[in-house]
Amino acid sequence: MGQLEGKVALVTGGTTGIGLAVASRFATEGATVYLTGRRKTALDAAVEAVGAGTVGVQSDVSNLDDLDHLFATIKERSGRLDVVVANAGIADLARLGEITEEHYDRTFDINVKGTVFTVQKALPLLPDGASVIVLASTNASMGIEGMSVYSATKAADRNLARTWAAELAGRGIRVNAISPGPIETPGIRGLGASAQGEPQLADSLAAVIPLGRLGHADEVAAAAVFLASEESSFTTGAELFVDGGLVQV
Ligand SMILES: NC(=O)c1ccc[n+]([C@@H]2O[C@H](COP(=O)([O-])OP(=O)(O)OC[C@H]3O[C@@H](n4cnc5c(N)ncnc54)[C@H](O)[C@@H]3O)[C@@H](O)[C@H]2O)c1
Repeated sequence: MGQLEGKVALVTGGTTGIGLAVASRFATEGATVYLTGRRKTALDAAVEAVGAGTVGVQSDVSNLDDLDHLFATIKERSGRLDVVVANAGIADLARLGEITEEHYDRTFDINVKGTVFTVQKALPLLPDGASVIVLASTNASMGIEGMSVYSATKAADRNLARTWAAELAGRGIRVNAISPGPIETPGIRGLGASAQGEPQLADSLAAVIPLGRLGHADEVAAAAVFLASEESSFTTGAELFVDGGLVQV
C-alpha cells in the first residue's frame, strides 16, 4: 500500500522538472493527482507520463480566473483536496542595474502571487489533516549574484509557509516549505542558457555543494512524499532543505 493511498493531490507546474517528479511519485504512492501547466501539449504529455487517474487542468497560477476554474474542477470531480504542492515557479537572471519592470512583475506574479492565490483558493477544499507544501529555495537563505529578484520571491514563499502554518494549525492543516538546492531540471539549465558564454550557473553551484553534485528531482519528490503523508504528522512550519548540505554545512 502506498503512503498516499486514497489522497487527492494538486501539483502546480507539474509538466517538467520537480513538479513532474512529485506528481509521478505521488501517483506511485496511490494518490489521485491533479497537475497544472500553461501549455496543453506539455500538459497532455505529462498526464500520460504520470499515468492513469491523473487529471491535467490547463491553468496559469498567476491568473485568478484560471485558478477558479482549476478548483471548480477539483471540487466537482473529487470534492476535496488532501495535498497542495505550490510548485510552479520561474527563475531568470538579472543583476542590479539590469532588473526590468517586466522581470520583476513576472517573477513576483508567478512565484508569489501564484502561490498566495493557489493556497487561498484551495482552502475551502482542504480537510482536517491536509498538507500544504510550498516550493521555496536555498536562494531564500543565500545571496547568489544575478538572482536577487528570484531569491526575494523564494524568501517570500518561505515566510508564507511559516505564517500559514500558524494560521491553519487550528484547522489541523500542516504547511511546510521545501527548499531545494540546485536540482537538475529544465528550469536550472535554462538559467545557464541565459548567461551567454559563461559557465552554466548550475555547474558552478554544484562545485560548492558538500555532496559534490546537483540534486535530482526524485530526491525532492521523496521529501514531498514525507511532508504529504502522515509520516510528518507533527511537522508544520518547517523548511526542509534538499540541498546536499549547501546551506547548513
Ligand atoms: N531546479 C532547482 O534547482 C530549484 C531549486 C530551488 C527551488 N526550485 C523551485 O522548484 C520549483 C520547480 O522548479 P523546476 O526547477 O522544476 O522548474 P522547471 O522550469 O523545470 O519547472 C517549472 C514548472 O512550472 C511551470 N510554470 C511556470 N510558470 C507557470 C505558471 N504561470 N502557471 C503554471 N505553471 C507554470 C512550468 O511550465 C514548469 O512545468 C520552482 O518553484 C522553483 O523555484 C527549483
